[in-house]
Amino acid sequence: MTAPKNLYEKILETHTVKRLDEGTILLYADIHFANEYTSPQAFSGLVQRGAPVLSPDSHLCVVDHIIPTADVTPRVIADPASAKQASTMQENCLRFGIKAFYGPNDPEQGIEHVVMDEQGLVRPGMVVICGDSHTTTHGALGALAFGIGTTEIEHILATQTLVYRLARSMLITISGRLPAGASAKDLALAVLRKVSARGALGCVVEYAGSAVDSLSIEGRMTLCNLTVEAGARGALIAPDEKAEAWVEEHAADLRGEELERARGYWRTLRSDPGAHYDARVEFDASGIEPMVTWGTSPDQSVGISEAIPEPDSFPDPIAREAACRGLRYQGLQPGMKMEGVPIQHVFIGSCTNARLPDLQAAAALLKGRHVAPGVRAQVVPGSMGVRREAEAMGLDRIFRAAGFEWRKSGCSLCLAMNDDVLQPGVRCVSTTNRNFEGRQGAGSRTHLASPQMAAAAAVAGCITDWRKMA
Ligand SMILES: CC(C)[C@H](C(=O)O)[C@@H](O)C(=O)O
Ligand code: SF4
Repeated sequence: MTAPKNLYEKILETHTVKRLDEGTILLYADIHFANEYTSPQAFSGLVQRGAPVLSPDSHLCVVDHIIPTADVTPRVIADPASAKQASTMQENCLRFGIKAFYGPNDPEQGIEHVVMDEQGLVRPGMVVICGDSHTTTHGALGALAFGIGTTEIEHILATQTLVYRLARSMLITISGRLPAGASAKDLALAVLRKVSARGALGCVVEYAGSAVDSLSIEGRMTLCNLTVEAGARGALIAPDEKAEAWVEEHAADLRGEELERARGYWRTLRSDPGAHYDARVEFDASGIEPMVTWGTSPDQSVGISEAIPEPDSFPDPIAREAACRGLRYQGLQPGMKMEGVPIQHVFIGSCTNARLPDLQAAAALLKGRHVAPGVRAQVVPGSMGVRREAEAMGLDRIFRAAGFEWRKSGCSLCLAMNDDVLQPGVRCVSTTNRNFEGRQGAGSRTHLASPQMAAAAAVAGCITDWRKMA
């Protein structure tokens, strides 16, 4: 009898090339993808050493972080440093024989974490690597996916492996049913509030339970995307029929006998009864309402009907200090509600919440309504593929008629590395994952929420409970 294993251990087992010492292994990566921002030094490292890319077909490169998202064709990157990053990536792909390059004007361009799954490249049981922290997103399909640093990117390119420090395992069981009006984003923010921004440090988190089962794949992606904000080194959800169907729809090359074999394997990808975890957290989804962040860390959020907590209510002195600082930066007071706080900007976008169902949810609320005077509202689809699908459904017309800007794909205002930058003091409801000081521009104020909450705030001109408009 072999000991029961959890899903993380099962994936590690099939990808361990060699054990290096007690806590470190050489890990094989099935697929690696790169953005123009974190990969250049890794490629130059290879050039300097005269080393090739071992397996050029196992990499995908996409320009997303610095690209302008204005709705113009062709897209031209005016900023010389950014233009250089994009052209360098293209040159590196040509030099090293990487065929999968999605540049600024490629019809499949998009945010790397949206493009990867859309292209059918992520499959259950894979090890998926990228030089970007939100790679945890792909755990939604049952892949062990995580972000790495630049030197590690070089190692992956050269060897298709990684020196990997083993993580602790954490099981978060989310029971109950998510109430009507609460989305995967609200669930993710509520879990993050409970676990805290450092609560999953060094852990690969596996999600299980009825509330997770009932999420769509896109909803699971939102949840896994935000898991890194708890310090996690990975997020995992065991693949079920929904995940199978999703992968089959997107992975055009997987058909016939090969698909049958893959399915047989995917069905083994669940934790054995009695498997060990280093930590366990229980969570009930049934009390969750639409959430919004009040501070400058993604775990500082409240339900829309709740009051902002008193910093003194946090037992941990670091959390208390962070709360004071967050409130000061955001210009908010403890005890007040977020409902009614005036806003000047709304951003619907990012690898957290810019897939088709996110845009559909926002558009459903915006139909027949208009953005409030004084509010600038932008929607940036997660990929050009998502944009095309949304246009085929007429969503662009709804957004435009409501006074939203309908834009091209990229990270955009999620981190303000392109020309979308907020002015100091501008308050924004954003469907993204980070509300750090200055994240959307120096002195700007970010409040994380769901696409429905963002759309409702645009219409009301202030943070509001979208359920009242549904
Ligand atoms: C630029 C990149 C290194 C960064 C990340 O790793 O997540 C970015 O995508 C972000 O969301 O802050
Ligand atoms: S959309 Fe935002 S969170 Fe996602 S990869 Fe881009 S910058 Fe990072």
